[in-house]
Amino acid sequence: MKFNLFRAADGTEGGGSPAGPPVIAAPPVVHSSAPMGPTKIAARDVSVFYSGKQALYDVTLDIPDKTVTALIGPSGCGKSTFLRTMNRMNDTIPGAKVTGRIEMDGEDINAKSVDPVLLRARVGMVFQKPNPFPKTIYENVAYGPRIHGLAASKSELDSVVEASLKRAGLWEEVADRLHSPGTGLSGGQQQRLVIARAIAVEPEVILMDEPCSALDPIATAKIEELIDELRERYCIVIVTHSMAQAARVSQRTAFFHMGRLVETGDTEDIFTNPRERRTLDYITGRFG
Ligand SMILES: Nc1ncnc2c1ncn2[C@@H]1O[C@H](COP(=O)(O)OP(=O)(O)OP(=O)(O)O)[C@@H](O)[C@H]1O
Repeated sequence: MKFNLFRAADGTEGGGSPAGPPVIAAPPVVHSSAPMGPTKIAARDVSVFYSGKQALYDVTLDIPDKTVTALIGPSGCGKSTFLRTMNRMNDTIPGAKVTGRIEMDGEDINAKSVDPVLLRARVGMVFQKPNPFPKTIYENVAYGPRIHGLAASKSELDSVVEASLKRAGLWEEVADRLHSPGTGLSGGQQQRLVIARAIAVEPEVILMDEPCSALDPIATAKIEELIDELRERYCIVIVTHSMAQAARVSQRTAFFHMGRLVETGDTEDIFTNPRERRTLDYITGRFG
């Protein structure tokens, strides 16, 4: 099965299949040429149950460092459920049970010795809807480093706030209003503020659950560019409904269907030469 779902550089549509599946994705706007890192997170036979009902079945997946991994698949297939296993957010859902093993740098994240609060600083999360605290822009970013003791003085904290906002591509837009409410920013700016807040506690992994679904195309493009820059420093996992977005921002893609991981591989391979019929049907819009 050889298909070209990417658009050609001149804007014309790429190959397509003999049967003519729609060309669905723009070329990856990946500017960063940084190589993928070693495995950061290793999931082995991970299953999740909600009040005894199984939502995720035996997922085994390696997630490399310094890489954007996209989780795609139709609604309800378990993408968010799997994402939440990586920072133990399912622990916060009454009746949820996770089995199997998830290691980060070889360490079992579900071990009793692991403090979930510290884990969630190492594995930050960005949600669909921007959720800044009802505090100033400065306080949104300073809060985490302060409670985790990452700055010894006010000037150190100022530096962390500035560096985090710069890395999130927001500094220029907010430098003169750091003490205004974070909730007064536009949706796209709020999402970058939330990313700055995650970055401020020096995470190793950033999980993103449909981070652009509430944003307009311009704000989405900015977040996608930011994701591409961030991947040089972090392991990023993004849930997206947009296959074009997965093709643009990720280097690895995992396709889920009905709670199972169907196929994973380099994004270009998944979108041009999927091994599984179900993947092909999904990426060509036959279901989902
Ligand atoms: N908190 C919860 N309590 C009970 N069932 C849940 C909960 N969260 C998810 N589920 C169920 O688990 C299954 C997988 O849901 P999940 O949200 O992980 O899928 P998804 O692929 O992320 O979907 P979507 O793309 O619509 O966000 C679904 O059947 C869903 O109804």
